Amino acid sequence: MKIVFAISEVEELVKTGGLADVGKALPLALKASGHDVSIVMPYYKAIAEEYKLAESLPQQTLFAESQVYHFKVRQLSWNDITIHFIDYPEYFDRDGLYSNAYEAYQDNGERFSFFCGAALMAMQSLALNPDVVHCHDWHTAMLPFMLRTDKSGYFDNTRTVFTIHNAAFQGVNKLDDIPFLRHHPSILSQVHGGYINMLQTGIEFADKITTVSPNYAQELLTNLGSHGLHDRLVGRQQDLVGILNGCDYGQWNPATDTYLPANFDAENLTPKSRCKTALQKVAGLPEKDEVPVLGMVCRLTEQKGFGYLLPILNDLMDHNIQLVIVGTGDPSVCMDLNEYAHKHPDQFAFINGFSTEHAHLVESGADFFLMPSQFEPCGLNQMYSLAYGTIPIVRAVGGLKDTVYDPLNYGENATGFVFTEPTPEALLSCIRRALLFYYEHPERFRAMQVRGMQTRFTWQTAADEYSKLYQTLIR
Ligand SMILES: Nc1ncnc2c1ncn2[C@@H]1O[C@H](COP(=O)(O)OP(=O)(O)O[C@H]2O[C@H](CO)[C@@H](O)[C@H](O)[C@H]2O)[C@@H](O)[C@H]1O
Repeated sequence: MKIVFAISEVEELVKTGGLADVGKALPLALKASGHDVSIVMPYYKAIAEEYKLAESLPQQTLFAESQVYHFKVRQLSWNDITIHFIDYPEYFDRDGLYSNAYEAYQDNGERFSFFCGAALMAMQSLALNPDVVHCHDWHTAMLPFMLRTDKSGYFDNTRTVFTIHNAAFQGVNKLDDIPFLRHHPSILSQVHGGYINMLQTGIEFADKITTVSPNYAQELLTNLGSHGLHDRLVGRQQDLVGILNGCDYGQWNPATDTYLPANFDAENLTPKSRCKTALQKVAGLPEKDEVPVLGMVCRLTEQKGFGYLLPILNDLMDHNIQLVIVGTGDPSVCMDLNEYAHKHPDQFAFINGFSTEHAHLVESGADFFLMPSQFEPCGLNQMYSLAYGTIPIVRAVGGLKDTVYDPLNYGENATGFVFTEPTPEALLSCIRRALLFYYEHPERFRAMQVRGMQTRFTWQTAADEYSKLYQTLIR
């Protein structure tokens, strides 16, 4: 099948979070399954600076109201996949993808509506003739609507799949702020009180809706877990499916990882302690092998559980542990973490930055990985942790529940520690349970590490499920 991905992030090119991991791994896995896969994405500044790409089409022009948008399409051959870039500097030649250092760009609704329209025009001009256009998150959520209402006939045999990676980001914008959409003959049906909710529009118009774990798909059908989209999603329940993300074991393999000072595998975990020393050194913590290290790598947002992690940091420091957090995001969380780091310099380090190298060091060097998320559509770092023999401590939500197994329910098949209530007390008691296990049952702890390292959540399995889903649409 001819599959075109419309997506905003692809690892190796641009990344702000887990969307990029999927933007790389899933197209490659689908390609490996024999599909003809290409990608359409914005030509962001970081990409333009890295690659000087030739234009693959004459200048393209879109009209909306009295506005004329002249844009270019550029092409990169990447890992045997062609990426088509929409080059419109006024919208994409900016330092951030969605925001400057402090706040979201005011014209994000316009930027990504234009992107969807331009992506469709490029597909047509390039004669890509897709069987399926696979869209991801709110940035590309207007595309199924534009495709369905397109009058050219070009897309009559094209179907759309819309994957929700994070339903908390919905792209809610005033129609008045989106000149690109104001003219659209069918747009009024999507306007409520003057606003458009792009994620809702994607849910309404895509032929199939997927999300990134079976459990999050269930949560999306509940009032509590749907981020207010409950009614819409229940209405499309028949077309909603949860497909678990995978782990890219080529990139996240402790036996070959070039970021590590020493490589290790499930047969020989001894070199992991050199990774621990390297992590402690980089974090500026005392290099003590006997002290358990907890690590965390994430966007600093409410989603990741800081609401109940911050209140227990002082209590945690009463234990003989070290904690390393790597992240960027909410300035107030940054301030709090900096404060704790100054207060507990021998136990707590906060590395405020986006660094793949540090992420790999934490995954390899820590004994435990913390992911106490408030909600978590799938989560990738818990899978990376499992692959590195770093025991995940997670909350039983979304994909975390699908991928980490606690001794209380799984006995000797357990791979991590899981708590349920979104409270400081529940998190603290789960961490204490994990620490007790580490100190009192070193052999069982080692067996748990090995079990995690042998667990497999592959992208090929995910790609097979997506293939089956695409098939149902083509038939
Ligand atoms: N400071 C930093 N330095 C280096 N690397 C950093 C970093 N902060 C984050 N990362 C990296 O970004 C990725 C984060 O992925 P996650 O899936 O955990 O979360 P995210 O919430 O961004 O993704 C959303 O989309 C994904 C993909 O579907 C879902 O798994 C998830 O639940 C959903 O919230 C990981 O590769 C991580 O290592």
